[in-house]
Amino acid sequence: MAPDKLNPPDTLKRPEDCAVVIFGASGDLTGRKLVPALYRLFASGATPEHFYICGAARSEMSREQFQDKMRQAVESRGLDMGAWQAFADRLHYQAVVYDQVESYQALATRLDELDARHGVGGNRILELAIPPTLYQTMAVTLARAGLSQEERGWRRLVVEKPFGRDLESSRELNRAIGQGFQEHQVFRIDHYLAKETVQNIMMFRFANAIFEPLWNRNFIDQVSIVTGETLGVEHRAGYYEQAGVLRDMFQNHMMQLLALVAAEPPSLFEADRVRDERTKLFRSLRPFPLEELYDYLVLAQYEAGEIDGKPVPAYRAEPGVDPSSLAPTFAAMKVYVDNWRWQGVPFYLTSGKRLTEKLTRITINFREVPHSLFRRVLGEDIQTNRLVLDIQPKEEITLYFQAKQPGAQVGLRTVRLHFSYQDQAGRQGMEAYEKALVDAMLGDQMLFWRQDGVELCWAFLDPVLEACEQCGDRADRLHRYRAGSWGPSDAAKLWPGHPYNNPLE
Ligand SMILES: NC(=O)C1=CN([C@@H]2O[C@H](COP(=O)(O)OP(=O)(O)OC[C@H]3O[C@@H](n4cnc5c(N)ncnc54)[C@H](OP(=O)(O)O)[C@@H]3O)[C@@H](O)[C@H]2O)C=CC1
Ligand SMILES: O=C1O[C@H](COP(=O)(O)O)[C@@H](O)[C@H](O)[C@H]1O
Repeated sequence: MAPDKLNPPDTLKRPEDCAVVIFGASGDLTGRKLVPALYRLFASGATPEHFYICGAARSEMSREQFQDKMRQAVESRGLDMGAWQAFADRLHYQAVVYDQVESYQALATRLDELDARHGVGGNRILELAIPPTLYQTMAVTLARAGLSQEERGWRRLVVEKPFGRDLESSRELNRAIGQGFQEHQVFRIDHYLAKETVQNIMMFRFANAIFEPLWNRNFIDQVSIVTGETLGVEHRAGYYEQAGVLRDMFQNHMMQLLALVAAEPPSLFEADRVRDERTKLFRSLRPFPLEELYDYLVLAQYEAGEIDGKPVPAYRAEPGVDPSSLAPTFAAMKVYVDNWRWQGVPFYLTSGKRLTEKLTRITINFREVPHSLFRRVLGEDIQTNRLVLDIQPKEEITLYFQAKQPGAQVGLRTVRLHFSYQDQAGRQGMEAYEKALVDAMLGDQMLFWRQDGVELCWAFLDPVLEACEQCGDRADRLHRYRAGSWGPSDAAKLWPGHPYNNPLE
């Protein structure tokens, strides 16, 4: 399919002048994601006209050391360094003690000076790139130091996941944030929502008249959402051991993907209307049938294997992991949405580390034809229609349908209609963190979590987590899979017909 026309032209509103203050600026997220994203935005002219970044962390570092560390981080991403010097002129650093009000007051004074130097009028993004255990302390201390007050410009708090580790702790975190910040100031990042092809799910569903009439239980048999990674736990064992795949991927990204596929159309493409619909969807999730938990849930952990022809260790042998760990690195879950549109349609959500391939794919499996007039002639079942939304790394949409096999003999074959983002002329995609940061600067909360959604998803998952983590036969319930495979074979046996042991089939 070739694009007919770009409609309308690709324009981006430029955000108001502001400072971006990154707490935890000595850490991994800052170097790997945040600063490279800000650099790309800057190089493409998408940052505000007047803007600067102030890194803050406990580590003592000079401004030059910070600039140098960030230059290496950006360079290692293979980005064109042509705009580096101008960007580096906007990079500053201040050491802080996270739980000391005086330290934040000193930071506030420094920010006032930097505002004056860079011609920024007081608007600030405050990004928490620190370990989640520090979020509460940090939010409260920021408020006590007056850094949340919007007297001179807006103040926006950007919070990374995880938003708590269960319903109660997410509420506690929200109460701490609420001491200084109101909901319109809080931007809870879900970087999956900011992926271009994830945003496209709404465009695809609601900007075309031909798909939405089919988008319901009358035509759809089942939906599969798969997020596979080849990466293992990397350097994050401390966090992952506590989280496991359900907290790491399901409570956030998988739930948002489900919501985008299944939510009702909002009346307007506006942050709160869209978030209202996602929230309504979370409210319609059927509570997990705990008495038959393992008919609906498969948990597994990777064993040693091979990725891209190279041997990789078992999860339990990764640095920092307990050798008898029961943390799941793979989960497959059957979920139902109890509403008029989706009654009886299973949604299979699957995510795992160390799988064969990195991919995020949504497959809409349509129902069989009501009556096959070809069955007698062909003596075979007719393949059902499938719509595949490839989110990453391929960014594609493919519709599979049946057509006549060429030749004299009567026969059918599956053919496809295919669209690829790569083929779009003039395509200028934004990476997820670029989009999230620019939206935070623009004050657009559409692609961020609202607290009601966070709580509903925890309310859905908490009983599941509790049942899995408390049960006596927890060790027996944890399946194994070879690193580099598509997951445990037991999962495939449980739901025959569902291709999550090889989502490419
Ligand atoms: N890294 C990633 O890919 C992703 C991270 N996130 C989230 O982003 C946040 C930051 O992640 P990441 O950068 O990996 O975190 P890091 O572990 O790299 O920590 C960031 C900084 O926080 C400070 N810090 C670390 N431990 C402590 C401690 N115990 N007490 C006080 N300060 C500490 C350190 O700075 P200093 O010692 O100088 O103060 C460190 O440089 C986390 O909430 C994470 O869940 C979300 C998605 C992806
Ligand atoms: O949030 C997370 O996402 C990454 C996967 O993100 P992707 O953009 O590379 O698909 C995952 O590796 C990590 O464990 C999780 O915390």
